Amino acid sequence: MIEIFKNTEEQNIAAAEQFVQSAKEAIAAKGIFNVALTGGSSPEKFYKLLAESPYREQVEWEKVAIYWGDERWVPLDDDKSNAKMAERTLLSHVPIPKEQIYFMYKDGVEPETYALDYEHLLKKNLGPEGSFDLIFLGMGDDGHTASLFPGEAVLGEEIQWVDAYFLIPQDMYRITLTAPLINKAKKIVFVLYGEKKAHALQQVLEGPDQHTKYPSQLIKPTNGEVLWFIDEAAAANLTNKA
Ligand SMILES: O=C1O[C@H](COP(=O)(O)O)[C@@H](O)[C@H](O)[C@H]1O
Repeated sequence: MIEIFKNTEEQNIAAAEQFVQSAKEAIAAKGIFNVALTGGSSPEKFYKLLAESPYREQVEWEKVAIYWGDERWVPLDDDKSNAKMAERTLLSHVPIPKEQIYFMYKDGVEPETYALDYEHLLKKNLGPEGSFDLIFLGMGDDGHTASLFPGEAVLGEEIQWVDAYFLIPQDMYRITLTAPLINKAKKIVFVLYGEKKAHALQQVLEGPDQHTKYPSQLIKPTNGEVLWFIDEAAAANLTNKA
């Protein structure tokens, strides 16, 4: 489902409300809420909002487990770290137990090794089904999502849940949940805004299958639901805005 908001304020409220609703449902059903966060710039304001009233008080934070959809392989105090952004905007402001924050980075470990470790962790915590309650995703101007970048071999992954590889154009390692794992989630919410996303978004949602060029096309939940929370600028090129 695509929801087009008049402005990013309304979009951020919808994202915060979705977090609260999914948390309540998951905690009522099984006592824990497994959520994967996105990085990049798009979710910053939504994370800040979630850390404020009235949203903050509506979440039982001691029953929340935080993961990431992807990470730039840089130390956790590096400004490029997705985790650092989430810490600054959200995690340092809510009473979430530190041991329930599963960073997608570890000092002194090779990224490929840590991808295997993270996959084992997910199998232990989520069970063999690997179904997150909620995954937030962003989308880059080029149509990438998580660290599923155009033309990369990770796009063809069918078995592994987590992969790490060197992203030559950015001169850095990336670690990412793979599309088969993301697609097992109960709910996936894309949050993106701005005119720079308009071209890729139109191709992703209305173009022919070109998932090696626009990797966000790979996100098609098996049994779950995908929501697109976008603003009018990002939606500008869409033909079907219903
Ligand atoms: O590098 C990344 O970029 C995407 C998109 O970020 P944005 O700044 O355009 O919102 C993000 O979803 C991903 O988590 C991040 O690693």
